[in-house]
Amino acid sequence: MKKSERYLSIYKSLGDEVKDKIVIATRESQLALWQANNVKAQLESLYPDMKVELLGMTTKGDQILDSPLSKIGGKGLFVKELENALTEGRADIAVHSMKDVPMAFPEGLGLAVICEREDPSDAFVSNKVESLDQLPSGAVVGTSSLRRSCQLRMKRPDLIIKDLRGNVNTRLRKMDDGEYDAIILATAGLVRLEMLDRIRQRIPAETSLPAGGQGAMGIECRSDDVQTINLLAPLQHEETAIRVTAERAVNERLNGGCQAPIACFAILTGDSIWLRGLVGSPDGKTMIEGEIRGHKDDAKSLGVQLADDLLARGADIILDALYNEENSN
Ligand SMILES: NCc1[nH]cc(CCC(=O)O)c1CC(=O)O
Repeated sequence: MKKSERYLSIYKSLGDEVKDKIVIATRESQLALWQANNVKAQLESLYPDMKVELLGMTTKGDQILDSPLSKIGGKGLFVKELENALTEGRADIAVHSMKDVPMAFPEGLGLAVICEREDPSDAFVSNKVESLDQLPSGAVVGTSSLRRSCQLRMKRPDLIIKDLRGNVNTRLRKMDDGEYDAIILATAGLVRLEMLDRIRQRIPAETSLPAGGQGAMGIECRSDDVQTINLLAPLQHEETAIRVTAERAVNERLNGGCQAPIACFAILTGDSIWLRGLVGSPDGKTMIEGEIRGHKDDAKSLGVQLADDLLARGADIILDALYNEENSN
């Protein structure tokens, strides 16, 4: 029996008890809506009798556009409203970009599944040149991610990095208006929004190591909602889940919930994980890099070990300085 059929039969065996509707809480950016609609379509094809509805909401992170994210409370700002909708029963599931999901979940909520990953790389986007290497000295590059800017500064100290906020369309418009010579975005977002023509270069991991979870979607629901958890199970992509588990363990150990200059990226070959990570100082002058290999069953502990190795080699000093600065703001 196919995996999807097995779950369908579990679902049907619940008889009259089955729910006939799933409500998805989602942000209303184009990318969030694409992701929610993608999950909606997958659920509808698995369960043709099920109604799947979207509940659109605006989060604090969408409203406050004029300050760097790291100064106003970090990524959690994008998920809190969605989580409240779950807790209060106004919605059954929330679809997230895994890189925006904080490590700890509110009581009563948890991650049900991690879906198949899109290209996890960072994309180089420009109307002027074809690649990062072609940017002239003094060119202005837009990103508000400390992870992207510290790696960029390390390789190209001659570039000027300028903050850039807003959803994908806003960021592209600002570049088109001439405020930036180039910007860095997640490849996955551009692929999903069918803006492949915007991608000049998929930046290799050696040049810009991705953020933990980048390119993967995760689905959150109430931990006691067994029925929804069963319904979601076929959407789990095991390889992606293992990779993202290793990556998130690094972030968790480094306390990387805030917008820290932390990158971590796992590749799975057969049963073996190759996990790379780095912590950079925001000025791009120091970078602590590391890697570890091991068995996929040890995804989480490999992540913790790599994080401990980075901390022991100086990441602790970089992160302490950053966290202290944040607390004093
Ligand atoms: N920080 C916002 C965000 N969260 C997820 C994505 C892209 C999609 C993904 O990583 O799955 C983006 C946009 C970007 O970084 O360019």
